Amino acid sequence: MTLSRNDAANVAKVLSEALPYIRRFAGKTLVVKYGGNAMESDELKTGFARDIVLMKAVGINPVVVHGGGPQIGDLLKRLNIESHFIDGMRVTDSATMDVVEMVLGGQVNKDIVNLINRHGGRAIGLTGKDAELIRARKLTVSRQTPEMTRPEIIDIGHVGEVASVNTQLLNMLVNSDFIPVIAPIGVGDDGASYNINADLVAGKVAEALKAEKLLLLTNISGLLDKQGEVLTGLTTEQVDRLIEDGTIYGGMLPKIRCALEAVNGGVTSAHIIDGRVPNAVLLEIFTDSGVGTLISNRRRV
Ligand SMILES: Nc1ncnc2c1ncn2[C@@H]1O[C@H](COP(=O)(O)OP(=O)(O)O)[C@@H](O)[C@H]1O
Ligand SMILES: CC(=O)N[C@@H](CCC(=O)OP(=O)(O)O)C(=O)O
Repeated sequence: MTLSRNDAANVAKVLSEALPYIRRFAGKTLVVKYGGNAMESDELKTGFARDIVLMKAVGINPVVVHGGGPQIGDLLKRLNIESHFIDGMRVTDSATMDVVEMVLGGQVNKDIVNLINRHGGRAIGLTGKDAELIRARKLTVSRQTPEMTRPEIIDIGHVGEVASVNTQLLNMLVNSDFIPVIAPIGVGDDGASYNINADLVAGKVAEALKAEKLLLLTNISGLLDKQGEVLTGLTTEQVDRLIEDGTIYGGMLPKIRCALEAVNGGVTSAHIIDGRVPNAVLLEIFTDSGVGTLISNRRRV
């Protein structure tokens, strides 16, 4: 690389402005959830990979958890398998589970690992089955309408929730300068595979590692109110009200729930940010205001 005097001056300026943030986060763990909707273009994926590599290079420890909902949807469509969602969770029968495992553990995981490595990082791809990284149990979903005397239990198939996270493995990798890239597949006591919403995995991994930040990259500018304005700094009670009145629905439900749980479980802050913005991760870390919706355990939540 040849650097002109101008380039060198710009690099020096940017680095000196970034220094206070680098010092603040050096040695800390940041869990970044990369949603399938934020992987739309090669440009976005490349920007993401560069951000992750840069973070590691300046001494911050990223742990990536990825989704891949749209990519699973594409293959299911090609195979003529229908799928639908309840409260943001894909109803997962055995055939769907096979596809989920192939797409997340194969295609999407290796794509991200490869990109990070091509940009100079040392990424290692894992599913929850590797060294039993994510132990899972079946997720039960219940629903109650005012007419019902008791809640009805809905069976959504091979969908799991996180029972435990193997932090020993993650700490070993992080301390050896690897960047773990985790596909949200869990393993049950009997060795069965579970499809887990990637937001839930990211939240639990962040909690287990006592991460400084949980960044949830999605395809929207943050949590929006009914008028489309970005909401930030919400209390648990305010979030409950927004769920009740239907402002928060679908894929935003697991996202906001896991963000709240993570901060209540010891993560300093969780951020729902727009993964369609190039270099969203660096923008979030290296600015005071940040981008998107902030949920913090300081005072309000
Ligand atoms: N109040 C809300 N604010 C913003 N997005 C919301 C809200 N309620 C529901 N959503 C939906 O949640 C989606 C984000 O969830 P999801 O599609 O699962 O993202 P990802 O694939 O990144 O996890 C948004 O694109 C939007 O359609
Ligand atoms: C149970 C459940 O819904 N699992 C998700 C796992 C992938 C995911 O969460 O991907 P995104 O983050 O891109 O939405 C699914 O099958 O789509």
